[in-house]
Amino acid sequence: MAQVINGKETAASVIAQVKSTTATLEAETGVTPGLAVILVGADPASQAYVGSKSKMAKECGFKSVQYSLPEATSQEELMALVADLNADPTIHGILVQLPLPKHLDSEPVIQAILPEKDVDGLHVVNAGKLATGDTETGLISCTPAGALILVRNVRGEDLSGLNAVVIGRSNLFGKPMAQLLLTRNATVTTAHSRTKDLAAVCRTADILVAAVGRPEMVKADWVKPGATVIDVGINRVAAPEKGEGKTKLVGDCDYASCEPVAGAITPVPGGVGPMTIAMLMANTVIAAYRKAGKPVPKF
Ligand SMILES: Nc1nc(=O)c2c([nH]1)NC[C@@H]1CN(c3ccc(C(=O)N[C@@H](CCC(=O)O)C(=O)O)cc3)C=[N+]21
Repeated sequence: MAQVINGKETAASVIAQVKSTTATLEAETGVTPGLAVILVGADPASQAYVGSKSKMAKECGFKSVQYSLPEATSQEELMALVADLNADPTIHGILVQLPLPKHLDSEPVIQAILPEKDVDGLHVVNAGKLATGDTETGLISCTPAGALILVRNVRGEDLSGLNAVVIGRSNLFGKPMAQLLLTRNATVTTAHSRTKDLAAVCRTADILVAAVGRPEMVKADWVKPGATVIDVGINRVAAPEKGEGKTKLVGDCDYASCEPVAGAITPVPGGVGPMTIAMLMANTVIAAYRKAGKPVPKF
């Protein structure tokens, strides 16, 4: 029986700290953290995520602005909005929801965001700081930052002597996750679709982080007994057992089979997902404190 890692509860405690640090900043400087979230197109899942980000920002006491742009938005229009928000002193964080519609190129848009407002941690300046071991002066991508807090709650601050395997090598998650684990002295392997004998590599992991985007791919025999399993996947799949046409969310790990083998495991939903939103709020507060020249809170 694994310890079930409660991401919802940990996210709630991060949010409580965001609220109190927001109130302190306002009282001391009159500054309210401002978050702008940009959504292009009408993908229902993206609309739901963006809606919950904006709602949480309001709950935290932020100035929260949401731009829902039509599918037909041009690259120039999107770049112009980013430029406006860069210049807006009431906005401390800018998030462009990904993926963008196919006719738009996300890379120039992300790189146009001022690094100090890049609360997604995707700008090369922020990615580069993390890659060179600077976890203090930049902004760290929300999902890996949240996943690391869950790892820390189980394994402590120092991961010396532990093997960590991250499945997935994206700039949004796999790479920054591997780098964060390295800063904590874990021995890190980044595995991916071209890795030979992925199951055997995963079985070496004391900390196994799955971000492959394939529903329930990680099976019990991939898990070292007692391992900490962090499931980053969020896949909506058919759930005929719930009735015709019903769906459910599952992770990249086969939870039912992995749970008895693991020492600790994140559920989906209720694991890494809520931490992602909480760390977006934390990054926005951090950006606002820096802009105000105040020592930043630690999350
Ligand atoms: N620029 C950018 N930054 C992102 O951080 C980003 C993005 N684009 N595009 C899409 C993904 C997805 N994402 C999620 C955030 C929270 C939950 C979350 O809270 N999930 C809940 C349940 C959600 C539900 O019930 O549908 C959970 O896992 O418990 C999920 C997914 C952020 N993303």
